[in-house]
Amino acid sequence: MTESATSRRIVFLGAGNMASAIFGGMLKGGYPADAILATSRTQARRESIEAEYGIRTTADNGVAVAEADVVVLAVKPQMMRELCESLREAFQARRPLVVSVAAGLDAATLDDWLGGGLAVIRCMPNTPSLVGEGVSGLYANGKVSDDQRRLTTQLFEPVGLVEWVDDERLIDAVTAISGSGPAYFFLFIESLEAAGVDLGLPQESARRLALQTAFGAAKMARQSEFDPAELRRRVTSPNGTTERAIRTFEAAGLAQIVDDAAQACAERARELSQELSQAPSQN
Ligand SMILES: NC(=O)C1=CN([C@@H]2O[C@H](COP(=O)(O)OP(=O)(O)OC[C@H]3O[C@@H](n4cnc5c(N)ncnc54)[C@H](OP(=O)(O)O)[C@@H]3O)[C@@H](O)[C@H]2O)C=CC1
Ligand SMILES: O=C(O)[C@@H]1CCC=N1
Repeated sequence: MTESATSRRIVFLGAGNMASAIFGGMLKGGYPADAILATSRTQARRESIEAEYGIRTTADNGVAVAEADVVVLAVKPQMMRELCESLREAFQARRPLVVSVAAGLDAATLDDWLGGGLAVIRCMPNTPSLVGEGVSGLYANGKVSDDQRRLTTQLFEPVGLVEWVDDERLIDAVTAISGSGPAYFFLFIESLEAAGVDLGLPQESARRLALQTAFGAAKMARQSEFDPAELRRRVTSPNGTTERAIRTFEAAGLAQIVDDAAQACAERARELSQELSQAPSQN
């Protein structure tokens, strides 16, 4: 990371699963702990964050915004309106770069809740950011400068792949593939482990086999000059064992199931956007 990126003070409003995966990954990538501040309403959570990550924490969102160059909005989408509207003055006084990781909340709605006229980036990250293997899909509104885009790329690159989209609607597609995607792969690993147990393997052994196979296949697919379909064919001997398994997946309509799941996920993101932008203000 360049010196200009590491000198920026970055504040996370909300320090839950996603925020801690991002700042945990940033710290592993060399971002200085004293330049990161995270907020949480719960004292026990603040203490555990400080102990585990060595960053500063506070319960006071307004004080946090007042020192921020970049504010990452990382509370649940349903809590975002109340949070943003309560911090309008602080945002308008400081005018930091806003990066929202909330699913389904569009940049214009967030900007409106924050008082308007702000540089807002929507980011759809995923939790493997914690181990530096995340994906962050990013969209910038018209107020974001080229420098702010570069800075955001520099902030998120240490936690994984950074992919900018020019059409904000594509953030819902990013959500369906990589934002929620880790859960799909965890589900597959869980199912493979259970199948191993059914076939007589001890549970711990079945888990090790399933995990290492998922990791090995992903690593190989990423490094290989061949596409995943070719790598699959190279495992699948004619009239061999894999062919029977693949036929079973195909007969059950796996590709259609995956497509249906991704469509349902994107649809839920669009629904959230409608629900949350039309809900009456609580202030
Ligand atoms: N989990 C994931 O894989 C992904 C999540 N996201 C997005 O990330 C966002 C956060 O999700 P996730 O991390 O899973 O949720 P969590 O519930 O784990 O984290 C949200 C945190 O926000 C804190 N919080 C709530 N209200 C406030 C407040 N007023 N001030 C300060 N902190 C507050 C809560 O802590 P406390 O109660 O202590 O204040 C809580 O720990 C969501 O918008 C989600 O759409 C995006 C991509 C992937
Ligand atoms: O399930 C959710 O709503 C969040 C957004 C993407 C991943 N987790």
